Amino acid sequence: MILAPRLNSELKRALAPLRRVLWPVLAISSVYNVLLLSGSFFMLLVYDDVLPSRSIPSLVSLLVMVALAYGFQAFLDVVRGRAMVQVGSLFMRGISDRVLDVLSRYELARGAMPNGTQIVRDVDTVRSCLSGPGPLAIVDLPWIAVYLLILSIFHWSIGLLALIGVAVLVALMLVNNRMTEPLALATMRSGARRLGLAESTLRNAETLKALGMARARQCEWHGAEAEFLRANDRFSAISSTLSGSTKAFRMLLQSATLALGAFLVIDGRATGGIIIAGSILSARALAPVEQVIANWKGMVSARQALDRLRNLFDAVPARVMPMGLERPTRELLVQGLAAGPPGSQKVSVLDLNFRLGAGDALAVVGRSGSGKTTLARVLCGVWKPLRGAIRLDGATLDQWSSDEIAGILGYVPQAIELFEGTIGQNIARFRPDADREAILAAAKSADCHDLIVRLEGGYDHAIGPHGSGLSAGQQQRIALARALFGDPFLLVLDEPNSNLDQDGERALGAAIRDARRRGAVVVVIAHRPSVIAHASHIMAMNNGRIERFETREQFEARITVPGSERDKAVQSRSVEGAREDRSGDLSGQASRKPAPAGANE
Ligand SMILES: Nc1ncnc2c1ncn2[C@@H]1O[C@H](COP(=O)(O)OP(=O)(O)OP(=O)(O)O)[C@@H](O)[C@H]1O
Repeated sequence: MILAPRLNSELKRALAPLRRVLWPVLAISSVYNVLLLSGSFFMLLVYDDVLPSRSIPSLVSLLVMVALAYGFQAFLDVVRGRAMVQVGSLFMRGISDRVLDVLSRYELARGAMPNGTQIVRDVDTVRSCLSGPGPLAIVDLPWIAVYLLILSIFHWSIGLLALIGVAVLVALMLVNNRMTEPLALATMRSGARRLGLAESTLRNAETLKALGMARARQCEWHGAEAEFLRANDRFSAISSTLSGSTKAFRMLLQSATLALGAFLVIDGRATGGIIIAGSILSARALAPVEQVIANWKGMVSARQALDRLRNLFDAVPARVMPMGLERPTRELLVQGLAAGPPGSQKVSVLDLNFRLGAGDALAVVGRSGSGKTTLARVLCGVWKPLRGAIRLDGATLDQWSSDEIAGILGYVPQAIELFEGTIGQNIARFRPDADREAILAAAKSADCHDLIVRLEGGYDHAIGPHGSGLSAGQQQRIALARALFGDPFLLVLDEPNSNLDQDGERALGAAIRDARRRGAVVVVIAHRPSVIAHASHIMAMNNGRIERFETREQFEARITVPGSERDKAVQSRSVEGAREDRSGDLSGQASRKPAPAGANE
C-alpha cells in the first residue's frame, strides 16, 4: 500500500496503541458515518413527507431528531479524535528512550549520522500525523461504498455519477503521490542541511567572526535556503493545486447530481427530496477522499519518517542490559587491540598489548596522529575495538551496565565538553542521586574546590552551553573533578593539562598520585613531560603501534624526566641542560632522543 511503511519490531511496539484503538475507533466511526446520513435523510423527509403533508409537528420532531443526531455525531468525532491524539503521544513516549539512545550512540558506532538531528523531527512528524485527521479519513474511506449504495438505491444513475467522481479523485490522489513523494524527500534533506548549517554557525560563531568567514557562510546559507524553498514550494504548489481542483470538482459533482436529480424529477423517475438528499450524499461520499488528499503531505512525510527511523534503529540495535558485575579492583588488560574511527575502514591503532595493575599509572606519549586519543576512546568504550579486547579484572566493558560503568570509569576527553547546568551537576555527571559529599570529594581530589567557591554561586554557578562562562583551564579542572567523581577504578585522561597553569599541573599530579594510592589504574595521554613524573609506566606510540613500553625506572635510566631524582641531580650539575629537558615536547621523544650515558639499552 502507498502509505504502509515497513516496520521493525521496535516501531511495531511503539505503534501498538494504534492497533489497540483500531477496533474501538472503527466501531465509533461506523456509528459516526451512519449519523452523517442523517442530514440527507432529513432533507429527503422534509421535501417528500413534511412539505406535501404540511405537518408542523412532523417537522419539529424531525428537527429534534436531526439535532440529537448532530450532537451525538460531534461527540463521537471528538472521542475518536482524542483517541488518535493519545495514540500519537503514546508513540512518542514509547520511542523516546530509543531516540536518545540512537542519538548518543550512532556516531560512535557508525560514523556521522545521516541528516543530523532529523530523527527528532521524524518522531514529531509521525506523532502529528497520527494525531491529525489523516488516519481517521482513511478509516472513513470504506464508507464511500455505503454512500454509493444508498445513492444507487435513490437511482442507479446518481450512484454511477458519484462512483465516477470517486474514481476521478482517487486517480488524482495517485498522481499526487507520484509527484510529491520525491519532493517530500528533497524537502526533508534540504531542511536537514539548513538546520545543520544553523547549528554549526551557532557552535563556531567565534571562528567565523575571527577569520572573517561570515560572508562565505552567508552564501552557503542562502544556497541551502534556496534549495529548501524550491523543494518546499513545489511540494506545496502541487498539493494546493490538487486540493483546490478537488474542491472545485466536488462542487461541480454536487451541481451535476442536482441537475441529474432535476432531470429525473422532470422525467417522473424521482421525487424532489431525492434531488437534495442525493446532492448532499454525493458530497459526503467524496469527503473522505478529499480529507485524505488534504492530509496527503503529512501522511507521506510520516511514512518516510518511519522508514528513516527504522533504518536508524536497525543500524544501532538496542543494547541488551548486561547482568552486571562487581566493581573491578585488580587490573586493566589490553589484548591484541585494533581500533579506528567508527564508520570508516581506517585502523588507527594496531596490535596493542599491555597490562596495568591496581595503582599503576601509564603515560602514553607519541607524535600527533600516532593513535593516543584512539586508544583513550577505546579504553573508555567510546569506540568499539575492531579486534582484540579491553578487560577489567578479566571482563570486557560491555559486561557492566552504563550506570555501573559510570562508577568504574573516569574520562577527561581531549576536547572538554561541559554541559549546561551547575558546576555541581556537571561534577556529579548529572546523577539525580549524587550526594554532596561525593561532589565535594571529587572537587577536592582535583584540587578545584577553591577555584569553584570563588565563582559566583560556587557549586551552583551556572555553566552555559558548551561550557561558556568558564576559562579553558577552569573547564579542564572541572572536567578532571567530573572524571574523579565516584573514585573510578580506571581513569583515562587525554591531555588533561593542555590548558593548565602551574597550579593546575600540581593539582593534576596530586590527583594522579591519590588515584594510584587508592588502587586505581590511570592512563594519561601526555604531550608535556611533567605528567611522566607521576607515572609508573611509559608507553611510546608510533603509527598506531606500541614502539616502547617500559617502567618509569627504565625510562628514567634513558631520559631525564623533570622532577625526577635524576633531574634534580642534573639540575644541580647543569641548569642549562635541565631546562632543555623540561621544556621539550614529549611527542616521539622516548624514541628519538639519544640514550644518555648509563642507560640500560
Ligand atoms: N574521527 C576520526 N575520523 C577519521 N579519522 C580519525 C578520527 N580520529 C582520528 N583519526 C585518525 O586516526 C589516527 C590517530 O588519531 P589520534 O587522534 O588517535 O592521534 P593522537 O596520537 O591522539 O594525535 P594528537 O596527539 O594530535 O591528539 C590519525 O591518523 C587520524 O587521522
